[in-house]
Formats: sequence, structure tokens, C-alpha cells
Amino acid sequence: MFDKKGRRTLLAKRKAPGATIETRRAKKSREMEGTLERHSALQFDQLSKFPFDNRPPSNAADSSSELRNELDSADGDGDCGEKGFILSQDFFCTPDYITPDNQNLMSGLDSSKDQSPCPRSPVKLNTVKSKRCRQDSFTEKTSNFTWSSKHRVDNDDTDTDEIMVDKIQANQTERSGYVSQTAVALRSRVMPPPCLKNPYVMNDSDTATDPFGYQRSKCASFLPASFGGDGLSRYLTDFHEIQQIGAGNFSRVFKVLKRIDGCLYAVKYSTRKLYLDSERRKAMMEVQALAALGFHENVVGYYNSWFENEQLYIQLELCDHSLSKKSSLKISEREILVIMHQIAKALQFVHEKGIAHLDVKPDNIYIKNGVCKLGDFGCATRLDQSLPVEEGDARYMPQEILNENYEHLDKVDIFSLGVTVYELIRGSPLAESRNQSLNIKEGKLPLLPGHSLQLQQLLKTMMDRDPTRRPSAREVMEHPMFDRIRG
Ligand SMILES: Nc1ncnc2c1ncn2[C@@H]1O[C@H](COP(=O)(O)OP(=O)(O)OP(=O)(O)O)[C@@H](O)[C@H]1O
Ligand SMILES: [Mg+2]
Repeated sequence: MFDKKGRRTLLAKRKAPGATIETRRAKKSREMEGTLERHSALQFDQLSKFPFDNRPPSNAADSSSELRNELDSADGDGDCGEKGFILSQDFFCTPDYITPDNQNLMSGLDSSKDQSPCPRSPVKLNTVKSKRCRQDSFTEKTSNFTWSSKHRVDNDDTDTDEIMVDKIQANQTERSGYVSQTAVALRSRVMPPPCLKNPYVMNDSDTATDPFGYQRSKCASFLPASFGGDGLSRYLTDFHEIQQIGAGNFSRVFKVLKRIDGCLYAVKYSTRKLYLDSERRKAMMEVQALAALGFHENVVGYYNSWFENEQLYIQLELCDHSLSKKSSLKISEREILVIMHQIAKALQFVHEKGIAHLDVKPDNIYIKNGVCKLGDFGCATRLDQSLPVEEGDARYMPQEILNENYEHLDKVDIFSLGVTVYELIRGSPLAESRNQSLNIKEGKLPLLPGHSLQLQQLLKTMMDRDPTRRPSAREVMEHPMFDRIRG
């Protein structure tokens, strides 16, 4: 839209006779004085006020300032000239369209390499307006750039200047046959969109409500073949990384801000490079399961996935933390019932879709605003055994799985939920001890003082050695014991 508008105004301005570059620049300076400053000040001001997180206001403020610090420090990198250039393009979403072949994003900003041969931008014969940094003005301004007034943004009056400067530059380039590598590198960087406040997110209660809701399953797209082989990182282009929030055996998880919508997400990516097709297919099963499931309030939300640099990236709903944080604390029976009921609901939903999770454990249950969400579908498989079975953490697996009996995969999840709840009640993580886990697998549950017999009885049946005697997820959910937390 911006580009289009620019072209329209360019045509109109071509007819304007007379004015020199200098006078137009002066006029442009006067007209732009203040408007850009006001605009940018407003945007950054809004950014600082934006409650990025779904936490209460005090935390939201922390989160906001945390992000602000991140942004500040990111802006602090590099020299002033580069900063000015990036800020202006960044702000107005205007990637440079004159991009040489074989661009390399991560190198080329080092002016010491300028002596080496460098790729040439294609020379434009019929020059049209392009938003790019002028070589002369760039070097002129590198040392004393400030965001407020030094850097001007193209508006109507600049178009003739642009054309003339473009022509002069094209002639010079043709004559000398040399383009500064710094300039090429700067031009060839495709700038990510800016981080802006989402205008639809009005307050904390709005952010608490999932803006995608039931629509999410529809927009969750599966894009397996987007490789970042061209050197452009979709992750870095689309997201601003804030901090690492988790790590699994095969992955790292980051809290990120999506630049274009201004919302926070979790992005999980595989730590290992997936070179083989078989490895990729296996990794893709997690996103295929998530996409097939669609939305449920007790299942972690899935938005998107892509391959980049031989790694699988998964964009997920951001949660506050995992339940394993709580497994070292004593939790009241009421809290236990809430967790158990919500995960039973998630399992009922998952099982109804013909899927088994096969890795239910505190690590893979996340909390968001007090609501439990089942996550990490890396071991998910089909109940009808039409897909390979890869069991999860052995401490939470029933004996039949270890004996490779896969007839009742839904009941495997029920067993694992029983062990998870038992661990929460104990208040300490399950040891790897063989004896202890053997007892649990035999359905021998020690007495749990301070907890109702009803709960202990239900746990015992959930962890029965015989999978057919374990209740289904629906039966767990509908147990009268949960009347205590209903309504
Ligand atoms: N959507 C999310 N929101 C917040 N934290 C998350 C999210 N997804 C994952 N995490 C954190 O990252 C950790 C690792 O994620 P996950 O379990 O999905 O990785 P994994 O490599 O598949 O794990 P595993 O070692 O169980 O195979 C989780 O235990 C949790 O603490
Ligand atoms: Mg996990």
C-alpha cells in the first residue's frame, strides 16, 4: 500500500518543474519536521504502555519494560549510520527491492571488507522510485544520526530527488564499476516489520481471551517445506526473541513477540538438525497432531510451523510455566482436583479425535492464567495403531507399553495422568529408582495422608495394572468427586 502510494505520488511530482534538489530537500525538511517525530514518539510510547503479557498489570508492566530493554539494547548495536538506516526502514516496513544475488545477511556490514570484490546491484534503466539509503547522504550522516530529525522519510517532495539521485548514482556506478560493499549489504537487508502494539488488544482481560479462539484451528496452517536456505530467517524476520522459557531433550522454547500482530507466543525449535527426510517426517508428527486436534482450552494452542535451517520451528500459544514447577511444592487437594479435571478434559478431547498423547507428565502440562494446557505432542500417535508408537518418559509409562502391548493407548494416558497426580501430591519429582517405579507400575500406591479416600481410590484405578480396568478420560472427568470444584 505504501509502495503503491509512493508510485502514484511519484507520477504527479514528475510534472513539477523547476525546483532543485537543494530547495526540495529544504522544503521536505520543513514539512517533515515534527510529524515523523510525533509519529515515532507515539508508537514507542504506545509500545511502552502495551501489556504484552497476559499477567496482571504489575507484571505486564515488567514485561513491557523487559521488552523495551530488549529493544533498546538491540538498537544499541552497530554504528549510528546503520542504526539510522534500519530504524527508518524498519519503522515504515519498506524492504529494499534492489537486492543483489547471493546476499548474505550476516556478513558484509564490516567496512573493512570493502576492498573485496562485491556483487553489483542491477542498474536501473528506467528509474522508478525506490526506498533505499543514498550512498552519499548515508556516509554524511553516519556519525551524527539521531532519530528525531536527521533521517528523513520519503514523501511527495522527495520523488524528483530520488529520481535524480538514482540517475546520478547509476551513472557513477556504471563509470566506476564499483559499489561499496557496505552499501550493498545495507541495501540487501530485508527489514522485518516493526514491533507495534496490537490495536485490538485493549486491556488485560482482552489479552486473557484468546483472540483467535475457535478460529485458530482454521488458520493453523501446516507449511512443511519452507526452508531458510536463502539465508533469510523466517524466525528472525517474523519474531522478536525475548527469552528462553524452556528446554526439552530435543528442543528449546522461546518467548517471542510476533512483529506483525504484536502478540506474544512460544516458539519451539528442534536443537538437532534434521537432515534426513525420515527425521523431518518424525518431527512433523508433532505439528500434524496439533493441527489435527484444533482448538481446546486445555490443549496448548498451535499456530504455525515451518522448517528453517534444517530445524523445525513451531509457533505455539504462550503459557506461563509448566506444572513441573509445582511438583516441588505442596498443592492442596482442591488444586489437585482442578488440574486432574482439566487434563482429563484435554485427554477426552484428544482421545475422541482418535489420538493418544503418550507423554503425559508434569513437564508437559503448562499453566496459563491458572488454566492447565496439555502440551508437547512429540509422542502423539493414533489410537488405532496406524502410526508408529514411540512411548514417552518411562517413569510415567505403564507396564503394558514397556511390553509393547499397544491395544489400549488411551489408557496409557490415563495411567500417566494418575502418576502425574501422584507426583504432585507427593510434592517431589519421581526418582528414576527402579523399585519405586516398579511398585507404581504394579498399581501399588502408598497411602497418601491428608487426601480424601475418594481421590486415592480413583488414582488407584487409574493406575491399575490392567488397562481395561482403568477408567476412560470421560469417566474420570464425570467422577462425582469433581462436584466439589464444579460451579
Ligand atoms: N507453549 C509453551 N509455553 C510456555 N512454555 C513452554 C511451551 N512449550 C514448551 N514450554 C516449556 O519448554 C519445555 C520443553 O518443551 P517441550 O516439552 O515441548 O520440549 P521437548 O523437547 O519435546 O520435551 P521432552 O524432553 O519432554 O521431549 C516445557 O517443559 C515447558 O517448560
Ligand atoms: Mg516435553
